[in-house]
Amino acid sequence: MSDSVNSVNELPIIIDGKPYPDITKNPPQEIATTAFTLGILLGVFLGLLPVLHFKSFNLYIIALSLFHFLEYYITAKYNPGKVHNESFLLNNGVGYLAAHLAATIECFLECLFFPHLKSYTPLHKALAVVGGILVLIGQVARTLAMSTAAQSFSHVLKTKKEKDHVLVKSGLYKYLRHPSYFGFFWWALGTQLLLLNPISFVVFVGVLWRFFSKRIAVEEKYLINFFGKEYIVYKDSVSTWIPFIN
Ligand SMILES: C[S@@+](CC[C@H](N)C(=O)[O-])C[C@H]1O[C@@H](n2cnc3c(N)ncnc32)[C@H](O)[C@@H]1O
Repeated sequence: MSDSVNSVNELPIIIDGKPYPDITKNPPQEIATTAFTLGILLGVFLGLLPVLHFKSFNLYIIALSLFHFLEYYITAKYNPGKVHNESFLLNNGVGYLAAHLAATIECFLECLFFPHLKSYTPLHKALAVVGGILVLIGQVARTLAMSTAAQSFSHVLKTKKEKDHVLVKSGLYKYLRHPSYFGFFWWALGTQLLLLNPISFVVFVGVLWRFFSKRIAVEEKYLINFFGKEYIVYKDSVSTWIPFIN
């Protein structure tokens, strides 16, 4: 996962007082190709749902395609001044890519050599359903957070306060201190429950928890810097709902 920080202010393009996407950072042919590829992937795995036995894998690819499409779409809609071709978050660091690759390999190896791990017994069915629900909850939380925070949201952590950066305490931020991280955390764990991947599930718990506990600590240092007492009061009154991150 990307934990890059950005101290350079990105100046949005303003026309008639409204921010617009910078076309040099959003080459239309690249955006169209990426969106088309994600759509094809989603469509193929949706179409194969009735055919394949282990439907969890189809649902996983559908969730993954939708997640990356929405990262760009929501940024473009609610935060147009900051949208760029990396907003799909497909280049989300080597760790992110490796984690999903390892999860896919685990899923295939278990399907081939340990098919009992992938058979839909009542217990496995219940785990897969819980996983699917977590994926849904996580995606909704992430999407709502990005749309509520709008121009205050950025995929890269800001180390310098921008003019239009306001402290967001409304919407989901009223109940969750870091709703997009909450969403990402539970979405990612949900994918591994859905896939009935015991090894990747445990690895994801450790890696995600470590990542977000570090990320939140650093992010909050800057937020206290930007918003002072107002952020301290907010931090003390709203939880993250990510276990053991307070
Ligand atoms: C990837 S966004 C994540 C936002 C938030 N941590 C969340 O999970 O919804 C990271 C940027 O959001 C900003 N940020 C985080 N919480 C914020 C808040 N409550 N209000 C305004 N900006 C916030 C940080 O300064 C950082 O540059």
